[in-house]
Amino acid sequence: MIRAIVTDIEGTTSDIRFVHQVLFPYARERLAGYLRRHDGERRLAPALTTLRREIKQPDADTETLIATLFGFMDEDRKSTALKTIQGMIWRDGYQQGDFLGHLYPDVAPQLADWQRQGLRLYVYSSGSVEAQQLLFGYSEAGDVRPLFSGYFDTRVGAKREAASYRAIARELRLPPGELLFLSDIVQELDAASLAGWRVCQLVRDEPDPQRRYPQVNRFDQIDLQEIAQ
Ligand SMILES: CSCCC(=O)C(=O)COP(=O)(O)O
Ligand SMILES: [Mg+2]
Repeated sequence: MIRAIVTDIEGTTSDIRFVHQVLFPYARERLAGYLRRHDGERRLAPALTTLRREIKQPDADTETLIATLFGFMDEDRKSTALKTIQGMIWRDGYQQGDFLGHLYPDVAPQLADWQRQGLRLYVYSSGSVEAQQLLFGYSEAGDVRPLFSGYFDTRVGAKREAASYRAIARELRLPPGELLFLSDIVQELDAASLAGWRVCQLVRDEPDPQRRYPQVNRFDQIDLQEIAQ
């Protein structure tokens, strides 16, 4: 029996194009100015310390960090520091009404239905917890944060590592066989499956010919009883 569902964001609850054509460019255009303006401030300091640790350059100056972050954005590296800083910049965008968090129309109604059935719902994304809460707080379906019991980001580990799913299961105090992970990326599903989780692949555009796991186009096609068998 499935007791909790953990969902990815990009390509699963939300259109990849929203992330790559709206969120990423928004942060990219503002990143250098943001770092120069807020360098030395308490709210930015932990992310910059994390970044200096990630690149093993404890004395790197602001311009070096900016160049590093541009390199990370070019390669879409799921760096905890980059994700934290992007989240801080996106906060301005959401609060100023520059954009709303994209949600496929099937997502909020199905999550609400699962919540009514007593399932616990969580998010696991490479985007920082702050960025996740912003997307769901300022979503096209309104503030849907009450649907979720918690959020996980790369601080628990990378999404393609089985250890991350083991850590989440420990934190949720549930056996892995009672947890369902929803994602569009097979390597993430492989990792969750290796950790003993149930998994389901969202194929929002083209079906994945690999068909290693149950595939659906929309959340309302997910059959929890079938997946739990
Ligand atoms: C919180 S929305 C931004 C998502 C993001 O920054 C990203 O890199 C996408 O990662 P995901 O793990 O959701 O594929
Ligand atoms: Mg995804």
